[in-house]
Amino acid sequence: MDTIIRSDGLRRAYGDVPAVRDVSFTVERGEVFGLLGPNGAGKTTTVECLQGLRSRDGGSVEVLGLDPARHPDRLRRHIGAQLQSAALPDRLRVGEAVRFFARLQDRPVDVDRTLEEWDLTRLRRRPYAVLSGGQRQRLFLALALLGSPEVVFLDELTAALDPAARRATWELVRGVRDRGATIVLVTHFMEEAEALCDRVAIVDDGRVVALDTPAALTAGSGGDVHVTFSADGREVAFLRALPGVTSFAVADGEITVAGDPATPVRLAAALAEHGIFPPDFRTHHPSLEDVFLARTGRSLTTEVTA
Ligand SMILES: Nc1ncnc2c1ncn2[C@@H]1O[C@H](COP(=O)(O)OP(=O)(O)OP(=O)(O)O)[C@@H](O)[C@H]1O
Repeated sequence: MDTIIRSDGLRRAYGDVPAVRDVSFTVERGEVFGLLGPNGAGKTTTVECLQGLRSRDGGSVEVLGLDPARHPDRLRRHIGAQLQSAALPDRLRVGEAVRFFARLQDRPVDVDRTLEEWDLTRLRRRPYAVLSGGQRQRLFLALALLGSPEVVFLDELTAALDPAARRATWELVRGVRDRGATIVLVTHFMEEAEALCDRVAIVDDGRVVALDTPAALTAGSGGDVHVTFSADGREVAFLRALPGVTSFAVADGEITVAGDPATPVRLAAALAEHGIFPPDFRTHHPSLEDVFLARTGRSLTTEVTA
């Protein structure tokens, strides 16, 4: 394992607001590592400390072997960060933006090739102000990756996008990972963390409350798998007795059965044996939202108020 980022007991307050109370994790080279949590949990402050954009009050941090607080300029040559949406002037054209940022890199950048790679060639004369949300994110990713950085920080990359543009941006992020970059992704969308991240730190109120692969987090949440389908409750009452089933409920002709991970398969087999084939048989597995709920008693969409 090649640990590329290490945060140990990171602390940072704004006046008497303790934004980051105790954040510890490591990121291995080549990983997509997620910081998932509700608004105000301290995610942005954490990645700003990692990038050397903010000082810290306590704890130790190392990125690519450097302390970001002591060597922010050296570090910046090796990391890429996505711009915030208000960071570019409205009239700046796409081609000009790429040329301008290319000049700031230590190594020469082939601007035409960059535009081509990110499907921006046909947009090169468009002013920033008229780009769609998805086109802006493409430009931001292109700019963040200009110097082929080893580590890329992406903070709420898809927050302003509709679901289709969000999914398209996920593909771009996978492309970035496939080029070998290590990615730290800040998000409050659990689907995004599940879709993209190799490991996720769930952050709440300035602390890491859980850290693992999305699969291990959801498997360990202790949450039941739920199965729903339409049927006559009396005809399928025999399902209550199946091993692993923890609850059975009927409401408006819809059956909901909860149980262990084997429940959907056991249920399907038992129904088929009785000649019952519900066309709307659906399963719902525990998600990172359920993990967050189990750890904090709150939903991911609740804002943390300090
Ligand atoms: N510059 C600042 N001055 C004062 N308080 C701040 C500042 N930046 C952040 N905070 C506060 O610190 C806490 C953590 O904010 P932070 O932006 O790090 O959280 P976050 O998890 O990234 O949330 P969001 O997704 O809303 O940005 C919040 O209570 C926020 O209001």
